[in-house]
Amino acid sequence: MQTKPFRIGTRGSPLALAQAEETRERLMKAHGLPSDAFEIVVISTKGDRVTDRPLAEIGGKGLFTEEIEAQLSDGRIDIAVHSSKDMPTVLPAGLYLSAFLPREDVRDAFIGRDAGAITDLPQGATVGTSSLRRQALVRRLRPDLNVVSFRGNVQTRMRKLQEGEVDGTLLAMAGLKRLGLQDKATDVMATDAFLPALGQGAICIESRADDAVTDTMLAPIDDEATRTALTCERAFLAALDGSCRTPIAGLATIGTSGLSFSGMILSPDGKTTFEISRTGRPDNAAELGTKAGAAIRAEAGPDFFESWT
Ligand SMILES: NCc1[nH]cc(CCC(=O)O)c1CC(=O)O
Repeated sequence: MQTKPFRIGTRGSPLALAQAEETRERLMKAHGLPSDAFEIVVISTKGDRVTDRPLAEIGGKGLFTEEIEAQLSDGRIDIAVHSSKDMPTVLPAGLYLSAFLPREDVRDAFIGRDAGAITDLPQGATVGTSSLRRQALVRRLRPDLNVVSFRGNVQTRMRKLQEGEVDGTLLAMAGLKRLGLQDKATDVMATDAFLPALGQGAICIESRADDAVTDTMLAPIDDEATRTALTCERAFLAALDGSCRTPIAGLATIGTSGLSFSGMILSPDGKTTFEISRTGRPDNAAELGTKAGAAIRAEAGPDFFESWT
């Protein structure tokens, strides 16, 4: 009989809390445990506190994870629940990604006020998004649009949209679905025209590498297909150094023909793009991602990465 509750660390945003709840529910079901066998511990991060500047400007990856990882390393929490998309490729010593939950919708959603889709926006309309990838992809599709920085939680963005600050914005379908807000999407972007962020839609769980008890706890909720896809995507990102100023997109899927990966890097104005597609065996996921990253890096050449950093 477990006396101390199993502590699940998370950020306090509505999306992060929904992800922590989903993790708790999967663990309850897998182990036949009651809700109070788990405690959700809310931890504030720098990314949560600094809301007035674009993320890439504050310092990119790690913004949403550092404080949580400190508590995990200290043993104040047993696991940390994250959006894979926000996870750096290099983790602090002693921590690792121990489980991946079944992936949600990987696509981006467009939320328009008058026009329902990007293609229907009038000439020069304003699209708000702070993601460098979404900015570049929008400009690639519609060079005439005015793309502006736009942060805040879903509710704040909806208000700004209604008030006319922007004509449209983009959010991950996965986040909208987890918040029960999928009806807000006026268009869902196909992945070939609008390649998602690496890790988009996948919840990952981080824990201590020497914590065998937690490994046993997590084993039944780990999803093999998501783990394989994320292994490939994270290897691709790592091969590109995870430069947070370069718009990067990519998606790995598993089907009857094995593992398929598509990756893309873009100039911020969307005018220059390099794309790569590879297929391989799922048990070679890491190698596939690494090689795709090296190949696209070689094709783009070093000047490509230096030109706007
Ligand atoms: N960077 C914030 C972030 N991290 C994960 C998601 C969405 C959920 C997911 O992709 O798993 C979001 C919001 C968004 O991009 O709309």
